[in-house]
This record gives sequence, C-alpha cells and structure tokens, in this order.
Amino acid sequence: MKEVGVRNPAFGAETFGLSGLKALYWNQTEPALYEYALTRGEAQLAANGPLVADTGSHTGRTPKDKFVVRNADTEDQVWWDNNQAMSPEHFEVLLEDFREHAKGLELFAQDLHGGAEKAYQLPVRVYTEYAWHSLFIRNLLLRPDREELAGFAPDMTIIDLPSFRADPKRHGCRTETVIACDLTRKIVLIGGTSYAGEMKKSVFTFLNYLLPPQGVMSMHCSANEGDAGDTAIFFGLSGTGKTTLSADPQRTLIGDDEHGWGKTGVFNFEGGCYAKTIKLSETSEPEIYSTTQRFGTVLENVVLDEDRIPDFNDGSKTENTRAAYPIHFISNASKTGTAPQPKTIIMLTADAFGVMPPIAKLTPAQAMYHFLSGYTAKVAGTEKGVTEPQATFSTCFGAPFIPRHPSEYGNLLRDLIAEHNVECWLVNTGWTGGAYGVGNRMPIKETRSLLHSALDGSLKSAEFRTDANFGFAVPVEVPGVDTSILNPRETWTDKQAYDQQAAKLVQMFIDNFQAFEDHVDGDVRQAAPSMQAAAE
Ligand SMILES: Nc1ncnc2c1ncn2[C@@H]1O[C@H](COP(=O)(O)OP(=O)(O)O)[C@@H](O)[C@H]1O
Ligand SMILES: C=C(OP(=O)(O)O)C(=O)O
Ligand SMILES: [Mn+2]
Repeated sequence: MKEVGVRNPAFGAETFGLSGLKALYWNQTEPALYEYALTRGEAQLAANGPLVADTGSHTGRTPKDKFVVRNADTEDQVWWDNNQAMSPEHFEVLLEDFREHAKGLELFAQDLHGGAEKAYQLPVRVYTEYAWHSLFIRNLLLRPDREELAGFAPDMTIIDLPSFRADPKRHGCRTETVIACDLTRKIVLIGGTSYAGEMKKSVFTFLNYLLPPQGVMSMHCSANEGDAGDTAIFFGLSGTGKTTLSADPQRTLIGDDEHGWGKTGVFNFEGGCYAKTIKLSETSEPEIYSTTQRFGTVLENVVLDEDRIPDFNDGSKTENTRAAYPIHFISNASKTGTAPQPKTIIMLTADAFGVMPPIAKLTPAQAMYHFLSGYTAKVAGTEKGVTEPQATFSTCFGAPFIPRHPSEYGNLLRDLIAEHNVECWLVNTGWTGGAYGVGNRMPIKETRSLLHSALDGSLKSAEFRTDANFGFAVPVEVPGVDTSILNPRETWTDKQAYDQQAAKLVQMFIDNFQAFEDHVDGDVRQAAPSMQAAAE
C-alpha cells in the first residue's frame, strides 16, 4: 500500500482494520488536496481560488438515515425517542463491509481535534474517499500543529465512503445511505452520501454525548465576544442566522455553529465555518463574502458562470449552497476559540409566520421554555405555488444532534444562566409585514442594530410592552431602528389575520411542549404562551 504524508507510526490504518488500500494520503495540506481533487475529477477551480464541488443527490443532511448503536453502554444514556437504534450485530457487519469496500481505494486521512479547550479535546481521525472531503474537514475542525502529528493518537474515527451502498436488510438501516454512530468505540460510518456536513455534525453528536456527564453544556450555537470580554452565544436551528450574525466586524468571532460551556467559559468545538451562500451579498455580509474569493475555501453546490465566477443567486442545484473555510479567513476571528463566561444568550428563530417580534427579552424561565421548544419555521423552499410556511420544533435547537434527553442539556443551561446571571433574548430573523409570501424577511441591518443594543446593554433601559401572545417583554422604541418593525401586529395590514396566525402559532407551541411538561419546574410551565393568553 502506498502511503504519503506524516502520521503517528504507532497508529496506522491497520489499527482501524483497514488493509489492501490502493493508497493512503495522510494529513495533506491545501495545495496537495486541491491537486488530488482536480486531477481525480472531483471538483473545479473557481475564479479567485475556491475549490468547487457538487454533492450529487444529497444536498443536505439526511437525519432519517442516522443511527446510534444500542448496547449495554448506551442503553440508559441515549434518548431513544429521538435517536434511531442500530443493533451491535448490524453495526459489526456494516463496519466489516466498509473495510471491504475500502480495499483498492485511495483514501485521505486527516488527524484533527474537536474542542478548542484542551481538557475536553477529542482527537478525531477522518478517513475520506474524496480529497475534497479531506479539505472540507480540515477546514472545519481544529488542526494540530505539524509537530504534533507524529504523536497524534486518534480517539474518534470517522470513515466516509460516499460510494458505499448500504443494504437495509443486511445493515438494519433505511436506505442505501447510512450514518452509523458507535458512541462506545467512537466510530462513525458514513456511506451513500457526499454531503460533507455529515462529518462535522457527527463530531458534534459525539461531543454532545461525551461532555454533559463532565459538567460541560454542549450547544448548537454560534459565539462572539465584544472588546470588554462580553461573550454572546446565539442558539438557533439551520437558517436562523448563527453564522451570519456571529460574523460581526465589531466583535471577535469565536465560532459559527457548535460550542461547549463549562467552568472556564465558552469554547468552540471547531476550527472553521460552514456558511450558506445562497443570495450571499457582499454589501450585507462582507466578511463571509470575502472567504469565497480566495484559495482554500470549499464551495458546495455553487454554480459557476462561464468565467468560473460563482453565481450565488443560482439555487438550481440546491438552496443549501455552502462555503466551508477555516475560521481565520474571517479577519476578526479568535485565535484560541475560547471566550469568557457569557453575558448574553440570543435565541434565534426565523419565524416565517411573521408573528414574533424582531427582539424580545426573556426571563430565565421563558428562556428554558424556548430552549426546550426550539422553534423556527421553514419556508416552502423551491416548490412552486406552495406558500404555507412549516413550523419546526427541534428541542435544544438541535434535536438531530443530541443523543441525550433534552432535560440533561436543559438542566445544565438553567444552572449556567443562574450562576452567571446571563441575560436572554429571543430574536426573530424571519418574516415581518406578513407571513412568508406576503411580508419580507427581516432586514439583516435591523437585526444587527437590535443585537448591538442588546449586547452593549443599552436596550435594557428601553420601554417595554408585554407581548399579548407570548408574554415576553418587547421594546417599544430602539434608537437607530425603525420603530414600526418592533410590533409585528402593526406591520400587518390585516390585524385580524395577524391575530389568527398568532393564535395558531401559540397552539403549535402548546401542543409541542406537552412532551416536556413533566420534565420542567412550574415556572417553566408558567412561561408557556397559553398562560399569557389566558391572563388577557
Ligand atoms: N435578518 C437576518 N438575520 C440573519 N440572517 C438573515 C437575515 N435575513 C436574511 N438572512 C439570511 O438567512 C441566512 C441565515 O443563515 P445562517 O447564518 O447560515 O444560519 P445558521 O448558521 O443558523 O444555519 C443567510 O443566508 C442570511 O443571508
Ligand atoms: C451544517 C449545518 O448547520 P447550519 O445549517 O446550522 O449551519 C447543517 O445543518 O448541515
Ligand atoms: Mn451555520
């Protein structure tokens, strides 16, 4: 077997049961990975230097094809209502079949870390079939120094073979696509999908399993820090603005997607970002835009014109076009990936019903309520004629990535908010002036202004009204922000339609929260929107 590159002599591929490979390229850097990806026909070079790859039929994650091995170790730890079980026997066959499939292939291996805080760092080895996937994961995770590679001891291993086809009967899965997680031996098998985001979200899933028992809260959030060491974290489901809003020229970027929060403060799990590029505008998102104009960035499913210039308005392959880049491509990014204890929590939602205000102050109980609810709304997407938005409730703002029961994360968060006296806000980056189809998306400029006044403390002294539906406090006037957008009802021409839409949304919250009623204290139950409406 041909081997190229540096690795720990004590940890070769045979320690993972891999043999008979055609070649194995260890810890290759950007120029080499570009060359492999281009000569192997995996990708294209774009104007100004990004590497552009298509993911084929899977242009997003497939959570329905994700499985967790159910064994004596995980039986009592994993929340099985939310995680699909795979038997140890099926996993064993799948692992053997992955090893068999790898024979004769050229593979790429990266030795990386998950977790910027040394005490909680998870050494991850990622074997990929594609060179561009090797570059992707090298961009997204933390890179050890070159000298460390010869002593690198992998703890978690991911093997990512898009050309593998799973067999539901033989492997106990659903389709030809599989993301199988053995939390005990720390192995992930990814097959039948080329969507690179599966790899980074697998590492996230493992840290979400490993950290809470160590007293560390793990979170689907972005984070940034002001000059005064004031850390803010931004929870939110996909598309709500974690990546966009955390890249802020006035604040240091800690990370755009996954963090831990423990005794020493907040730390990024990753070393890179994964930004959406659909309709990416140089004017409203200059920091992110600039990462798409240089060597080293991976662009996923982005269409190039005849001059190889990316057309970010072209969503013909998918609306989920992406740029993956190391965090230092953002000029004011943190070098350590760590930040002091948070002062502010922002919960982001993209309410496509146009009901929620652009910002609201949450009590700690309301914050717990909204954290466990994990609400956002998805717009109809690309299907013509479909205008009804869809509500999504994804607990802890990240149900597909949490192996444990939401109360484990909820309890950690509740205690941290109390201990550090953290202020919580809900921010709607979704629709204003009507629901999707009638109104418009909240202007990024207004969201940023509101965030700045929340983060610099000035918003606290504003005058507040109590929202009739949700019971949270909504500022009436904010300097520098168009007053008319602060009260969503006033932005609708048909007030009755607003009230009806609001009542529907409140009912969805109530129905969804039933699953959590027995797991929370009375004050959190009281924070439900129903209570407020009843008190009217
Ligand atoms: N007011 C707004 N706040 C945040 N993002 C907005 C807003 N209006 C439009 N957007 C767009 O919505 C998307 C937010 O996505 P992103 O930041 O990647 O979310 P996440 O990281 O939470 O998945 C971006 O494409 C951004 O340009
Ligand atoms: C990487 C992802 O996260 P987000 O959309 O939250 O950026 C994803 O959902 O695939
Ligand atoms: Mn993101």
